[in-house]
Amino acid sequence: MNEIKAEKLQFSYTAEKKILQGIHLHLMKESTAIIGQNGAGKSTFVKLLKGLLKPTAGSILYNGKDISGLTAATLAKDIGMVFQNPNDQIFKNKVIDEVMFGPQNIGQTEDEAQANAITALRKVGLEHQAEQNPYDLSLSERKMIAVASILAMNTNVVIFDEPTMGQDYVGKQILKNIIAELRKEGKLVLCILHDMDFAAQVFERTIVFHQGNVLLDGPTKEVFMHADILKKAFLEQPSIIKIAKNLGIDNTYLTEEELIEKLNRVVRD
Ligand SMILES: Nc1ncnc2c1ncn2[C@@H]1O[C@H](COP(=O)(O)OP(=O)(O)OP(=O)(O)O)[C@@H](O)[C@H]1O
Repeated sequence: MNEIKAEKLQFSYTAEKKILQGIHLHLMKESTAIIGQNGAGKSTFVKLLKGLLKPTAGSILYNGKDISGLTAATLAKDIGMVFQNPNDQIFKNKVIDEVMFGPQNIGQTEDEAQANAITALRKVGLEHQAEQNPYDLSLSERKMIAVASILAMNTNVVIFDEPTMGQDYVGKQILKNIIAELRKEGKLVLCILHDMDFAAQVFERTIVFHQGNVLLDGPTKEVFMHADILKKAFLEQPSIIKIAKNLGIDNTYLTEEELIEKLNRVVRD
């Protein structure tokens, strides 16, 4: 079992404004994207799951156990989170030390941590930078160091906050492969995204946050069909859907391959 349940989850930073209004979500094996405009409450939600914030009301269950009162340190073995800004996460002055820190912190021996760190750095394409200072690398590379640090911990839940921001095509392919592999290993993968194309191409389930509530939740294909509801949340449909619409195709296709196959069928018939 590897599941998280949020029940009537509420959160406020200040007495004046409720940020999460009472979220009900059951997160399971499907790789899941969370989308929503700036300020919708996405990062706040995942920080609650990770134990970085405490709910104002409601609860969070991990595999049936109430974890709402637990700290991030207590949850570190189970729940890994890649921060939106790698500079909030990275503090060592050598890449390999940074990636080994998390694993050692949760009890891996130095040898285990080193082996896991090297494997993780290979996955993100940075194995040759292991001896560098993270701050001599680019921001997109530092984002990948932050990803590697969490992969090396081998947690059952992996949360990414905006991993595609600042990544080029190669970086996005690397992330796509990592997410597919985590999914195959049975990890619970949750990812906050502003990149609708990436969400459409990669995730099985998509959840739309709007003003601290869940506005839409379901299979990605179904969620992205609701152009009007997405508009209400100030979100666009993925470009592949917009292109298909402009071609007069009503069905929802999420990837170039799906659309090209459809167009080939139209040409053939
Ligand atoms: N530490 C804080 N203190 C007070 N208010 C905060 C704090 N962090 C976030 N907020 C407010 O909470 C609301 C939700 O923020 P949150 O970062 O969860 O949204 P988000 O959907 O992740 O947005 P983004 O896509 O911009 O990251 C926003 O109005 C934000 O200004």
